[in-house]
Amino acid sequence: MTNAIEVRGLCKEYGDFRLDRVDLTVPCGAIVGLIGENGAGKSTTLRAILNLIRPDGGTVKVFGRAVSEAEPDFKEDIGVVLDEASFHDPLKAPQVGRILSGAYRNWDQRCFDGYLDKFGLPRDKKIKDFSKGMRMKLSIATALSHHPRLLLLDEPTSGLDPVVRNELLDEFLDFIQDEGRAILLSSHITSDLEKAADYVTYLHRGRVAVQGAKDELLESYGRLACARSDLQGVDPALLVGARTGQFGCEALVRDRRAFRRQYPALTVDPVTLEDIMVFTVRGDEA
Ligand SMILES: Nc1ncnc2c1ncn2[C@@H]1O[C@H](COP(=O)(O)OP(=O)(O)OP(=O)(O)O)[C@@H](O)[C@H]1O
Repeated sequence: MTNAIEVRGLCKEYGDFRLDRVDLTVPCGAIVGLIGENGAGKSTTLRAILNLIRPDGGTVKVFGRAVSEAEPDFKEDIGVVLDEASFHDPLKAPQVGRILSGAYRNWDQRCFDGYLDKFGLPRDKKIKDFSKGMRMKLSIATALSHHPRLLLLDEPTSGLDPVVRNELLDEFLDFIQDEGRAILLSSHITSDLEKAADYVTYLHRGRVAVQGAKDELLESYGRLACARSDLQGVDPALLVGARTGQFGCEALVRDRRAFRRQYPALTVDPVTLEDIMVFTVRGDEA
């Protein structure tokens, strides 16, 4: 299988922040979700992939080519939505299309018009009067309308209502029906990734804390809730982020099946990606 993105040992230091030996693979035909708390290094990773920053160490390849050596036009292949991306406020959507038609060799005006219709975006309204969801839809319409093979999306669903979010997630799922395409998207909304992502990388304080196929992660991790006396009998090496409260204890279990074999009397429930994030942060703070 070809990889759309291969990041190996990526390092970048900004004062007291360090992106530390990040490995990340985005296979063709897949959606990879990048999750992590504020300041974990998600945008820094995306910027390194776009060759917008110079890493202190490591390599980044897009479709097999090192981005540091790629021609500037390698971005023709990439549809980008960055969180700070904004359009010039006095413009209207058709004017944005005309400007971008000069910027991309593969710009497809019919495709762009199709997305304006599909997303219900007005042609006669200035962008300054667009809602947040409308701006994001316009951003995604422009990213898709030069026929990229790879979408790099920084927080594409943040601040949007569930209906719009689902509409966009469906669009992303449609996009990767073509096996030659791939999506890397960062998000705080773990439920969106549960719906759309095939693989998940969880960055915590600049490092990869958890990584894998989403279904395998959700299958393997578990959530233990038990009495304080029960927790005392459990091997701490099997647990992440154990916390004792007034009414009992809870912890993340890395290998649900192995845990059940060892402690059949204890109940381990399925987890969400959010559980994995929250307990991992707790475990790190303990
Ligand atoms: N150009 C820069 N100069 C100095 N520090 C920077 C720069 N870019 C990022 N940082 C720092 O690097 C760290 C990681 O930032 P980054 O934007 O990658 O995090 P993030 O995971 O995308 O966070 P968020 O979810 O809040 O967008 C932060 O501490 C940030 O202040």
